[in-house]
Amino acid sequence: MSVIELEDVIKRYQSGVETVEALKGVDFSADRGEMVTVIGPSGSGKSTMLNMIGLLDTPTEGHVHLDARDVTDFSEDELTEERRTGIGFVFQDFHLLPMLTAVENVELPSMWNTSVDRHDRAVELLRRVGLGDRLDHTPDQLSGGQQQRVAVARSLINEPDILLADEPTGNLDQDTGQTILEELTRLKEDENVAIVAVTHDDQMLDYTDTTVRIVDGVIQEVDQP
Ligand SMILES: Nc1ncnc2c1ncn2[C@@H]1O[C@H](COP(=O)(O)OP(=O)(O)OP(=O)(O)O)[C@@H](O)[C@H]1O
Repeated sequence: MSVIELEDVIKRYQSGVETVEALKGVDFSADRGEMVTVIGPSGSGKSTMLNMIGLLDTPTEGHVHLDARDVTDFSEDELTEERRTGIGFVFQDFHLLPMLTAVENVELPSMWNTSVDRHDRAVELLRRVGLGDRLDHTPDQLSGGQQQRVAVARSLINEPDILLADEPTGNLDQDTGQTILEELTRLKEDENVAIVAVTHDDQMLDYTDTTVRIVDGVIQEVDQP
């Protein structure tokens, strides 16, 4: 069953007197254990789509379903709660806090959650991405690839249903990017999480289960090799 679903989503932005229709009736879904990669030219609506899936913005028309619940009309507080518990984020430029160690960065999104033993899980996640010997390093003591692995571990600390990755290999060389993609592929199965990624990196398509091509706000092709 799909963990996230966009149903006929239209998104319009008003900029001055002009209206931009960034999404023109998009249907999309992703399952647990599936990696879906969204590709398309600049300005085609990829970020807008990712914002809908990440509950960071709401559609002008259409519906968003999370775990079979229609969350379209949720309040801002309810959406924040869904984001915190259900969605992990990985960004191109890592977004780690420079004064915190690797393990503290991973623990950070779970500070509010008293039901998990967050320190143990943070250590375990860092071990699983190969950083068991870098727990107390700060970001400036880590390579770019290691920092992205910390960010991947952090995205999984709250056991999300969905991991959203915005250009996760964008700031990494090809070999390091490949290592990150291998980690994501492994974790997607171990954690039974849906990964939705936006990328310009063709290498990513070798790891993806489903490729969605969007052009001018319309999904043109869904490829499931
Ligand atoms: N806040 C906004 N206000 C007005 N127009 C916007 C806004 N955000 C995006 N747009 C417009 O919506 C369209 C889709 O933008 P979006 O950022 O989703 O594209 P993208 O595919 O992610 O592009 P890129 O690959 O360059 O990041 C573009 O025409 C963009 O100019």
